[in-house]
Amino acid sequence: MPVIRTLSKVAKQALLNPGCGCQPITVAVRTISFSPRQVTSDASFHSVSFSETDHPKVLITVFRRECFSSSSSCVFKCNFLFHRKRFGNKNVILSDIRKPPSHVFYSGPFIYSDILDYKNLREIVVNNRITWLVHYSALLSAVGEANVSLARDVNITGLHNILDIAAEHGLRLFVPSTIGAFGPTSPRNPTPDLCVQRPRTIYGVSKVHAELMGEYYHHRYGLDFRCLRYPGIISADSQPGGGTTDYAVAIFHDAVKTGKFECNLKPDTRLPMMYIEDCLRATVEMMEAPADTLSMRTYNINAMSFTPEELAQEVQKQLPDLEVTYDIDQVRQAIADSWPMNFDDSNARNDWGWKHDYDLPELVQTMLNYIGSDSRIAQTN
Ligand SMILES: NC(=O)C1=CN([C@@H]2O[C@H](COP(=O)(O)OP(=O)(O)OC[C@H]3O[C@@H](n4cnc5c(N)ncnc54)[C@H](O)[C@@H]3O)[C@@H](O)[C@H]2O)C=CC1
Ligand SMILES: CC(=O)[C@H](N)C(=O)O
Repeated sequence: MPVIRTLSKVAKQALLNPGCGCQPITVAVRTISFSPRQVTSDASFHSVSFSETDHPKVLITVFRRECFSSSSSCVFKCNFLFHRKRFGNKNVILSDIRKPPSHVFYSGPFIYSDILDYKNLREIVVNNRITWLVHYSALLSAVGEANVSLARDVNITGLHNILDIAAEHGLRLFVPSTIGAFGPTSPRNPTPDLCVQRPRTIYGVSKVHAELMGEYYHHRYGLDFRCLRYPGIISADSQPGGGTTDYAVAIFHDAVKTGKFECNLKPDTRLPMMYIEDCLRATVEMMEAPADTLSMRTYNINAMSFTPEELAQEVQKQLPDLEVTYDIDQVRQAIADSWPMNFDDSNARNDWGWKHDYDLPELVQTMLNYIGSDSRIAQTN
């Protein structure tokens, strides 16, 4: 039977503190029986030399379509640039099934990868000596309901590939979950980390599945699985990703471009939200947190909660002429009505020091600054 060897606690601490000045050492490993999937070759591993792992080598299956926009402000906010700044350009490899614009190529490596292709994923991990895998690829809530079979493939079968590869190669694995992993029978105001989770979307079901499978692999095989449940994420460059929280991004673009916004959720629909920079920082902080500070492997994180009406009022403080109308999308509304209104993230704050920077006024100001400057640049070009 193939054997996977996990690092001792001391070794993990050294990995977690790449800048700690540790001398290159060869680390003792303990062995755990491992057979989540039949592999065609011996998946045993040699002991790890930390001279090779001063920086994690990160594979990111791309987050937010904005990374693929040609927007000039993208460089300040993109996920991959955030990670590349932190870990070094060549240490962060991006992958997606879609062709990226040139600035993605210029800033560091990009690789085509379909997460449904297990062998190809494995080859990328082996050839590039990947140590951390950040797995974002997924179909979101509204688009998932429109194509359940594809959502099941990408979000569940794809996740199985990722889990097996991470376990076989001793990777630290991050998978985002979401407020959508809760459902109408969960407490909604606030929603704690541990409570009933019976979502009514394929997206939510797939995310509960990811949380449980990741935690199972952690306990069964020693996989270093880490997961944050994100609220709706707001960023200036995002294209609609097929989510229920998309309105909170679209309002800024429409407000700047046309002065009008038609909202597809009711004015009093309250949902937890977060600015992208807080989201990316939370992710890196959780990935870097010493393992013994993590009392759980899946945490809620939050920054703010607001309704469309409250968001519109805040935008109108900057753009008083903005006209907002409502034309409700029944599918999205039903989803939103089953999701948390407020998210209790006290465990993340207590365990590894999570703290958000952006509240609603700062979010609005920042979004309007970015989108306004982008549209001024577009007009002069
Ligand atoms: N955007 C948000 O508000 C939130 C996002 N999340 C999570 O963050 C992650 C990323 O979300 P977004 O970037 O907003 O979604 P997105 O829809 O903008 O991007 C998803 C990416 O997955 C890629 N993809 C689809 N099928 C693939 C396949 N077979 N192989 C490889 N790549 C494939 C797409 O090309 C796309 O670039 C998801 O796991 C989502 O659940 C969680 C909560 C909130
Ligand atoms: C909150 C999410 O997970 C996403 N933005 C969606 O609305 O589907």
